[in-house]
Amino acid sequence: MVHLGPKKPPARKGSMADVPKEFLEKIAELEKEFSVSTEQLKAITKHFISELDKGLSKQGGNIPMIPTWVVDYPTGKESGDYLAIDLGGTNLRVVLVKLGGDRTFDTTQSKYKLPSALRTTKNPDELFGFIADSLKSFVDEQFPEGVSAALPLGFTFSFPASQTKINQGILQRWTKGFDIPNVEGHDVVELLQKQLKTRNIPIEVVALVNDTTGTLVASLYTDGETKMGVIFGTGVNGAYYEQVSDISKLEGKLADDIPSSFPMAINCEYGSFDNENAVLPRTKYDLQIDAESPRPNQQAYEKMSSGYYLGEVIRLVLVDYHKQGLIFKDQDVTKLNTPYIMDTSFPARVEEDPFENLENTDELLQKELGINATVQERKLIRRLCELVGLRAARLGVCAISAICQKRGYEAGHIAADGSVFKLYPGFQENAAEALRDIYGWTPAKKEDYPITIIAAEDGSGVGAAVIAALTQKRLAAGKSVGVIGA
Ligand SMILES: Nc1ncnc2c1ncn2[C@@H]1O[C@H](COP(=O)(O)OP(=O)(O)OP(=O)(O)O)[C@@H](O)[C@H]1O
Repeated sequence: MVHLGPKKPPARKGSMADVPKEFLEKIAELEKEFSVSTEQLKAITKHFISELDKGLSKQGGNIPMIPTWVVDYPTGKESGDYLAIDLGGTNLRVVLVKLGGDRTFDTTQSKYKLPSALRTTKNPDELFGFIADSLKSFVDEQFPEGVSAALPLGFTFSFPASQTKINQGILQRWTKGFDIPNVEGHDVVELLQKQLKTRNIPIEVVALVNDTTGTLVASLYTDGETKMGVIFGTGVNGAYYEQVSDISKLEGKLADDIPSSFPMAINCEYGSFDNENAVLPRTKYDLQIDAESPRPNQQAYEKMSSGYYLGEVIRLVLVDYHKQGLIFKDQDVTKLNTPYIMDTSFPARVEEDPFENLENTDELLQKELGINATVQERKLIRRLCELVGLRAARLGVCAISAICQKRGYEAGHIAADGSVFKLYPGFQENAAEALRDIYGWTPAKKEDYPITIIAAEDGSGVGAAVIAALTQKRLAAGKSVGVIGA
């Protein structure tokens, strides 16, 4: 690595002057396959709107559109100490949130890397036991004197779970490469509470929250212009407030204290958009990812736009080109042939490479894959990464435009979280530009568009805490937090 001083040099697009014709032809093919035109974005948005509506209807559709039982907008006056945990695709975060009651908050946070074997363990108690153990060490550290009453906890669970009330979540299906038996169809709150009880940990799970809903509510707590919470992380997802009268699948299931004029946050779980293969422009590599995944024909949209899969799309192209005898001649490709060896930080680092000869990429390929690539090969890889990253951003905003159009939002803030949004070079610019293409806005700085996608402040811990506070308030007033009789 060459250090150029304290300021990071800007990434360079680089010249293709020395790239051989056969590579240029491949690049042209890739550009054709991976580009998504404005017309396609509009068509995808249109189909998206009808799929969102279907998800809210009684007959249902591919997109789950899960009612969250969050039926209040936060006022910013919520206060008190709350624990929050966030089980994402990669890490477990444990947070102590002190809500100030004046739109402020303070958090103390620990992060525990989820051992990757836990994603596919055969015993669900191992996953929930790991969470309980992590909570225990956090609580012991934060409350060395012990606690006088059970600590209320908001559990952020970033997988599709159906809820007939807020402190329950029946896992519909694992996503993001998780596959643990005997959890689908079960209440994950109960599974966690059981492990807490076994260990005598004084915690009560008050609310189960999806990370997207948490992002939405946390951002609304600090910024009243927020219209949606979205995640571009291991997976993709979004949440927004729908009017109860438009959630037809809840008709007849609500107590009088949740009237039809109320808002209710909906956790869309739109990663499953277009499972029926109607509009997304899939390449043969996308089809291969799907076919070889533990869950074929599911999470179609997510497989083209989320962090879990972007590196894998790139790997499949490289494997294909190597098999065609085009790249990495006489190189040991054992590592390259390992599925999911490259996460999305790989293309991110390639795109960040500031050097004309892609020196950092060379180092990366040697270190991660044991491959010595020529400069021309590196340029091909660089272009491939740009195309896959750009496609993810462009497809990723179709969900945002669909929800904003459906709700009639002409302006506002979309609070975004996740490493892909925050760390992938150019992602934010590409996403803003795609939204501009769909709406036909005049080009401007991304901050100046009527609908802006902004980084969520911190999200999930605070959102889960605010939701736990809203829930406790409703319960204290004797109001319902689920379907009638739940
Ligand atoms: N530098 C980077 N640039 C872009 N993407 C990255 C980078 N580092 C990691 N990633 C990708 O981000 C994903 C992890 O996202 P995040 O850190 O938001 O985790 P998460 O909370 O587990 O995700 P989710 O909220 O979807 O469950 C991984 O799939 C990884 O490939």
